[in-house]
Amino acid sequence: MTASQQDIQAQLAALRNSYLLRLQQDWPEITAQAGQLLDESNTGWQSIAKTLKQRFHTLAGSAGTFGMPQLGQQAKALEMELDAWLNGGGRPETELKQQFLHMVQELSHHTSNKPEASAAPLFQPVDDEFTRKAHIAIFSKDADLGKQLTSAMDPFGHQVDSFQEFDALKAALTSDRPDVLILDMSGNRLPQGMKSLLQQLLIDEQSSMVLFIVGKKESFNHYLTAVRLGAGGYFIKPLDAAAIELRIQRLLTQRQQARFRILIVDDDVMLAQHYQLIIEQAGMEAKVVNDPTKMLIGLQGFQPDVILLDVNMPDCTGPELAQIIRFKDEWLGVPIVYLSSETDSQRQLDALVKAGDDFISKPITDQALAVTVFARAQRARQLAEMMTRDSLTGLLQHATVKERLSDEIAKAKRSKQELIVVMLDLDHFKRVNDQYGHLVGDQVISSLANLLQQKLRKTDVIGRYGGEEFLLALPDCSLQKAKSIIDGIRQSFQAIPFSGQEQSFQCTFSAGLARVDTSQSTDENIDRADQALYQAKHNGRNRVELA
Ligand SMILES: Nc1nc2c(ncn2[C@@H]2O[C@H](COP(=O)(O)OP(=O)(O)OP(=O)(O)O)[C@@H](O)[C@H]2O)c(=O)[nH]1
Repeated sequence: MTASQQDIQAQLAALRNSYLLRLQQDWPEITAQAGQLLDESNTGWQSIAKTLKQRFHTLAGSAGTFGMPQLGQQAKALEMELDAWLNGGGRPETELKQQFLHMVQELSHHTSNKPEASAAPLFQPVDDEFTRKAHIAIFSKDADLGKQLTSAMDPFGHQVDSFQEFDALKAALTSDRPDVLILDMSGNRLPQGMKSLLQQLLIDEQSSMVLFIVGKKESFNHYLTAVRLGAGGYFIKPLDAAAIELRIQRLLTQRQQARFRILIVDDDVMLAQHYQLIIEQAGMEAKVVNDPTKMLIGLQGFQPDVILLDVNMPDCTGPELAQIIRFKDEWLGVPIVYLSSETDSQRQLDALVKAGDDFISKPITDQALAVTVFARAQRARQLAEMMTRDSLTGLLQHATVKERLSDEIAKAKRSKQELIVVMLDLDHFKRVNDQYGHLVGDQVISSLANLLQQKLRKTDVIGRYGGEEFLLALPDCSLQKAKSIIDGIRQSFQAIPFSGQEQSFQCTFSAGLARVDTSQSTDENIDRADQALYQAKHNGRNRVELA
């Protein structure tokens, strides 16, 4: 358990203590109200019944979360009984007394504090030092395969260690875990001990190593064998280096993603704090809004991936809040999950029809809460990414990259920092398509996209502007510095070997750079970079020109 995990455990225990304390303080009042309710001479019993029903409702939704599921169930039964009573179904006094006694007994069991079991993080926290360069290990009896992979991955800056002997691989993996292990199973039996080594490596929580299998052919049985070994990718010979690189880039991008952000809207301060701790413990970021009328402010600054909404709150209900959220186009894609002790299925369905995507019934176990929220957030991120990203390269699409450039121009205007816009176009690309086919052409495009992502900063904007044309925005960068960066990428790119039908070939690009003039429009700035690109083509291609 890490220091921060221990800290969360301590906070959870403290919170549970406070909850118990509050319950013990409230207990005499609840008991007194129950006494008044059972007193037949009391004519104002209806309003007391309503108050108590609300109290039991809250207790039903929270006691389970704080480790007292029995108490929660008893409160739920009492809530339902009071509900029936209020709706004219007689006065089951003796039964109520009996149930109340059970509840008191149950509460006295919980005066000692048992720590909750800890949930392992579902999401590895972002490593600030993380780069887009991967460490790859390949195990193959075929030494040439290792060599091919090394030369294909070198331009991307990936380090490849090649192994032909199992013992050497085992020793290396024990001391230094790679990001990706490529296992060549084409025509080879797995060496003795490999299966258990893989199990050990892939189960390790601290390790994020991914296994790729190189198989003989593509078939369901081959895929199944790979999956059962724990593989995250399957390739056949001859290795398509561009496809492997793309897969590695996706993995690295996934790891570099910011943590999922969850907004919790619940008027119960302690319960909301408990959910927050559980979500943070699972490696996500959580923000609590206790006052539903302040939810819009919470949304603006936080940009959540998922909103967890309590259903019953004073001033405004969960479904009403959900409908307000849906007024704004920018929040249309954010999943809304209701969190409520509501067990009336018709009311749950009504809430979903109004707005919202799912219902979680309180009490929910900590692990189920973390996993449900995580799965929702993951899916929402994937969909949001797909909507703005080009499917071949994973880069921003034409309209989005232009929008992002406009944002950067506005930022540069405020900060008075230099901003460079780059237009980049593959040379003689029509010939590549004509000679090697469209699929190979696609591999060239995605390799260039990967290289750009890998060599540029996280703050740089990279988009696929047209078929074989890319638009970049490099903030806080001088024109000369930008020229040397793009020229470095140009040199790396021309060194990448692509496999054509029989021979391998190389490809180049030309680029035009312009320093952004913040008094000009986005289109005018792009035009100047485009004119420089035209100049680069005119001057012989495979070069970088400045506007
Ligand atoms: N494979 C593939 N080809 C594409 C894609 N988008 C555009 N192209 C091709 O890219 C080629 C671009 O050709 P041109 O604009 O004539 O330019 P070029 O041959 O690259 O020559 P220069 O730019 O003058 O160096 C066309 O043949 C398009 O079909 C794509 O997504 N995949």
